[in-house]
Amino acid sequence: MSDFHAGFACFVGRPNAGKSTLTNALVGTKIAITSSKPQTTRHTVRGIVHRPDAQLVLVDTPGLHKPRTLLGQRLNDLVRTTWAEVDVVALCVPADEPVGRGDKFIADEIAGLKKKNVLAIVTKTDLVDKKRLAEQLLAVSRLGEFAEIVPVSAKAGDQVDLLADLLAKYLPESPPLYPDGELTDEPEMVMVAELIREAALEGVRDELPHSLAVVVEEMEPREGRDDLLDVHATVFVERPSQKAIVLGAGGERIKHVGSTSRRQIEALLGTRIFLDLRVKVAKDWQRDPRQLRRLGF
Ligand SMILES: Nc1nc2c(ncn2[C@@H]2O[C@H](COP(=O)(O)OP(=O)(O)OP(=O)(O)O)[C@@H](O)[C@H]2O)c(=O)[nH]1
Repeated sequence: MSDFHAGFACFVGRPNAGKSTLTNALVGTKIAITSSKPQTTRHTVRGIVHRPDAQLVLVDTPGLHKPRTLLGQRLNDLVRTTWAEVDVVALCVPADEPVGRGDKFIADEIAGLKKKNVLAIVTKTDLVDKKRLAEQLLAVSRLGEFAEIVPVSAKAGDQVDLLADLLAKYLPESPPLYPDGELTDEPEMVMVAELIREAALEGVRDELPHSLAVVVEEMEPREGRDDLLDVHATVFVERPSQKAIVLGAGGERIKHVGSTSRRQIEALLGTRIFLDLRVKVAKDWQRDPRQLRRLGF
């Protein structure tokens, strides 16, 4: 696995730059989590590109706006934090519209983060001729320092594979971050598991660094009700001492994890859910291939 790369990338750019279309083109139809989903996690996963050599997790942020309120300021901070944390930021600029102040504003914000892995993507290349594209590439190159500038057309499928190669190149060496295989056909189960894992790690991250995995065993509408979904999930830890941490005194922590993640899952799925959460010790699951497979790794 040592040559495997995995990490997060974020497409940024003014509205209509073609970010969603590009995300879908990269991900394929397999696991595109649609844009109608609300912002539920700190990093809203929009899609995951699974390749033999890499796993690229595309995350989403709201746009940056001139902050008029404290909340607006906080939101902007959150956006910047996400940009700072992801492995690659890619600024998208459409080929068919002049580079403008909106692009410059975002480019300057990114420059302020002093990141190495910043790419520029000129989107919608099918809409312009070669000469116009060349001019646009030049104009974009003047927006800032970019590791690569890539022209693509998500509609025509032009250079999308090349872009995937380049993005993968800028990810750190790492095992896959999300389960591959059948589970990718059920993005919602993966996301639900991720929300629970996030909630379970809240406040105890240092005590349970990598020892926590969450598996959603079942997600089914309650019989006779179309407004309620039963979700059965298990939090796996490696040792009984960790189980005690996750449960908390008198089960207080796990109750809190349940209610926090339930709210987020309901926002994600747009339906009420009943969350049945169990904690199990799967001894040394990280070193046991059978357990790993069961846990989706
Ligand atoms: N011709 C052409 N049109 C494209 C291409 N990519 C996106 N579009 C169109 O451009 C418009 C905006 O695309 P989106 O992918 O929604 O853009 P976005 O950046 O996600 O927009 P926001 O969600 O508003 O930030 C849509 O009408 C797309 O169909 C492309 O490669 N070629």
